[in-house]
Amino acid sequence: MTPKPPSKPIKSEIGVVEEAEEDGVEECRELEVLEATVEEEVSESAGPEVKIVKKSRWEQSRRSRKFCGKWLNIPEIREWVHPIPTDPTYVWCKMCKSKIRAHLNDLKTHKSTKKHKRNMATYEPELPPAETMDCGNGIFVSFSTPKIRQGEMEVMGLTSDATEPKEAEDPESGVLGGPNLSSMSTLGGKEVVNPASLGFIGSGNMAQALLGAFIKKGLVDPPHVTASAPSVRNLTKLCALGVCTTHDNNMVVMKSDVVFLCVKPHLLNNVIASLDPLPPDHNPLFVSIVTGHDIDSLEEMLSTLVERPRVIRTMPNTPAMIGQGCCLYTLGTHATPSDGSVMHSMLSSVGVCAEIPEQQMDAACGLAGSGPAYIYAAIEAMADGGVKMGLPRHLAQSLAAQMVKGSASMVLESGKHPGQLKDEVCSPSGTTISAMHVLEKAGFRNALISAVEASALRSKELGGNK
Ligand SMILES: NC(=O)C1=CN([C@@H]2O[C@H](COP(=O)(O)OP(=O)(O)OC[C@H]3O[C@@H](n4cnc5c(N)ncnc54)[C@H](O)[C@@H]3O)[C@@H](O)[C@H]2O)C=CC1
Ligand SMILES: O=C(O)[C@@H]1CCC=N1
Repeated sequence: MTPKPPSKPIKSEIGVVEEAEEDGVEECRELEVLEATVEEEVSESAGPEVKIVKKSRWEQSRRSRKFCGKWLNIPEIREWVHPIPTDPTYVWCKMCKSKIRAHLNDLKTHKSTKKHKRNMATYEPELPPAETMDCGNGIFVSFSTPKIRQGEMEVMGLTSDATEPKEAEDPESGVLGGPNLSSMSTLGGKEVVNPASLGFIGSGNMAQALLGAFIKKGLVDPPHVTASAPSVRNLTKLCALGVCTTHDNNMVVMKSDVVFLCVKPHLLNNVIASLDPLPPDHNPLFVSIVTGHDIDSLEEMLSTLVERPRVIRTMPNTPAMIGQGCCLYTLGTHATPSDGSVMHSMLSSVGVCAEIPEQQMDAACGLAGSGPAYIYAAIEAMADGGVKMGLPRHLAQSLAAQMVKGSASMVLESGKHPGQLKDEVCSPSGTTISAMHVLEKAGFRNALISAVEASALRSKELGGNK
């Protein structure tokens, strides 16, 4: 149905519906369709009674609105909005430290308030002070000195979203004030509100990549994250980000609304078996990044802790750390649609993400999960080729990496088939076709197909689903 601008008296009751200027923003389209429907029905009916019915339908619809992950694709919104995993009917404004109803119109109204504009203009990420403190019970709360922390964060490519004290309610924007969103904590000597608490069991490469990206994107404040590992090797890196670290996996589960399982596949059974059953009022969402283990086995293992465990199985990759990841996920039997939308918005904040059927998870591992390693090896080898033919090492490596990045962008942005793009590089009797012949003779394409296949088969094997 073609959207129409509101023109009847009902307009003032339902507010202004904005154009669907951003592609793929379902919320906008839903608003427009609903708007058009309301208008049509009102024009067919005359009396005030009908109007009240329409208004009540509208109100119901408004009440049922939830945060939509696609909003994070809207440049003017994603800079300051982050989702509240525990309550998708609201979002959090990082700039104003305020909770806002998860309605696209409210977000747009909020964005144009003076207060928000002022906060946007003056917003500066800030680092927490102090030093690492052993709190006993195996818990370390990390407050590195700003200097060390800054250095560590640069190494990890991160910045902090540490925040200022909350301001009072903003009457202009319909923003709800008050610290009742979730929990309060102190960061840099100031009170901050966090929307959710995250836990990581296992603190290695992939946990650091995901957590680093979540912090960088402002999806979570470091003091509301608890991460565990048996040794301090990785924990010290997370400590430097302001995350609480511990050797006690039960502590992670008890402190978190969302628990990421990030251990190697062969350790998962024992790790879950050693967790304590949860109290009746605690039912966190478990997100497994562990290769191979399927939803059935995850649910079976976790049902020793909680009845009907809420589980999501994911396959991320390490470029997530710089917001360039590919993350696939599949929902477990007891995961709710709201768990799915929270997961989608979290993962889409670290790159592209998609929900896939579970049967495709091993293939996703073979291609997207393991794939970065194939490409790093290719970059290294091509740089070696450049060095062999006379280029300095640093230049050869930069050229190889940029060439891969540029070629990938051509595939994604030109809409052309990669075979056509390849043909456009190969001049008759030229240099490239000579090189392509060498690659064909060496079985280049066959090797890549077999690599994806081998990884996918190994993923099946690791999960015991031969
Ligand atoms: N590295 C990658 O690119 C990807 C990894 N994955 C999966 O993510 C999981 C983790 O992989 P990585 O981070 O690469 O491994 P990693 O070896 O870097 O990290 C594993 C972490 O688990 C910790 N750990 C070991 N035993 C533990 C225990 N009993 N309790 C708590 N923590 C324990 C280790 O100390 C370490 O911090 C694996 O299942 C892997 O298959 C999935 C996609 C991509
Ligand atoms: O090598 C592995 O087992 C993991 C899974 C995907 C990437 N790394």
